[in-house]
Amino acid sequence: MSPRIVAVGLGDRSYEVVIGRGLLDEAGARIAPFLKNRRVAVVSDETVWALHGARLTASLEAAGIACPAIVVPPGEQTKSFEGLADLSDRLLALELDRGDLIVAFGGGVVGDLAGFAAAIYKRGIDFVQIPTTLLAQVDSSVGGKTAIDTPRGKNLVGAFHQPRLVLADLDVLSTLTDRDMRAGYAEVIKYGLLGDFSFFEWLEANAASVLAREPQALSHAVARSVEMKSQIVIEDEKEAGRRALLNLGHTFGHALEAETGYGDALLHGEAVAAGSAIAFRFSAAQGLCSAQDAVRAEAAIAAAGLPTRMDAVASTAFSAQALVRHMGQDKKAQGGKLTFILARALGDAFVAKDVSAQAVHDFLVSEGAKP
Ligand SMILES: NC(=O)c1ccc[n+]([C@@H]2O[C@H](COP(=O)([O-])OP(=O)(O)OC[C@H]3O[C@@H](n4cnc5c(N)ncnc54)[C@H](O)[C@@H]3O)[C@@H](O)[C@H]2O)c1
Ligand SMILES: O=C(O)C(=O)C[C@@H](O)[C@H](O)[C@H](O)COP(=O)(O)O
Ligand SMILES: [Zn+2]
Repeated sequence: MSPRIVAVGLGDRSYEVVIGRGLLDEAGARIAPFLKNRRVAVVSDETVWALHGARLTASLEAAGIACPAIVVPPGEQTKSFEGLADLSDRLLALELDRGDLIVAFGGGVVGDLAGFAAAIYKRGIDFVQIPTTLLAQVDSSVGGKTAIDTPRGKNLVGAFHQPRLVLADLDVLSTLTDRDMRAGYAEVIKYGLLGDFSFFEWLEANAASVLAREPQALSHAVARSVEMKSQIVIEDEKEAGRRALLNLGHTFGHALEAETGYGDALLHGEAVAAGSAIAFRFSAAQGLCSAQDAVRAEAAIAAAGLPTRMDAVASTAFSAQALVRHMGQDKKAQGGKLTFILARALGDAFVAKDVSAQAVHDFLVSEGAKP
């Protein structure tokens, strides 16, 4: 299977997303053209580094590239001010200059954190994404959103900083846990739900093959997701409008993540899964889409073993008031008005501004939250 290449055309910030097998072994040769110095700093997490670090190091060294590694603890808690301070200090200790480049080698946590560090290190140096989770391959490595979480909300401190290259090696997904595969799948199904009904139908029929990492199915799911994201990012890089569609399920999902404390209890993809189902049910409750479409969206998400309701992500009821308060901190909110991504149909989402906080609150109570 030869690699598939998706171009992200953004003028002088354009880059390619290369999707294929065995790409880790080609990383040195593929990254070399982007280097001013023959040196990169690789940022990874302990799990990824133990499993795949040796292969990446061998590939970089074979291309004559020095590659000191900075290995951080795995998990969402690392995407924090503390994690950023620690990483920045370790980058400075390596005395990297603006001719060097950072390689983010891991899932979305490493990509968001290392990407943000690259955006601010000496006011910005280049970085390359080598995403190692399904979620990172289909979503977080593409589009240039980088950030850390704060206790007040998800991704509230960050920057847009596009990578120079993305290398998505499908083979590295063989070591990913089934739970993390499912979490990544939530962002895959999001693309079908937000803008491609035929992709949604394909996923209904092929979810098991994708989750089982069957090469053809996986390759199609990753490539179609990246194509859709790339197209949206090209049209609206800084989320002035249409890019917000990629936030389907996130206004609800991020609030659930904030309330559960960004831990292992609720992964980002799981929150997006529940958030997407809630967004469809809310759309149906508002008379925007049919009840059948909401049921079908929920069934497709549940069929992948993902949560679709709040009571599936925490044993005690969430507070609707606390959730709505988090939504007020969402980056799409302006002038005290909430913005949601709602749906007219499967594959037809839209940006709904000015949604009534009271309507959201009452809907969440109808879904089992405490007032
Ligand atoms: N920037 C964006 O556009 C964007 C998009 C979507 C999500 N995100 C962010 O991404 C983060 C979630 O990313 P994630 O789901 O990749 O989580 P993650 O980075 O925490 O990775 C999940 C787990 O898988 C492990 N892992 C990674 N690759 C592995 C491999 N090949 N084999 C075995 N284990 C492996 C990690 O060590 C970790 O324990 C969230 O912080 C979310 O906000 C950002
Ligand atoms: O790239 C985007 O744009 C997205 O919204 C992708 C999301 O999957 C991702 O989780 C993103 O980080 C959420 O954006 P945020 O601006 O709400 O933090
Ligand atoms: Zn997301």
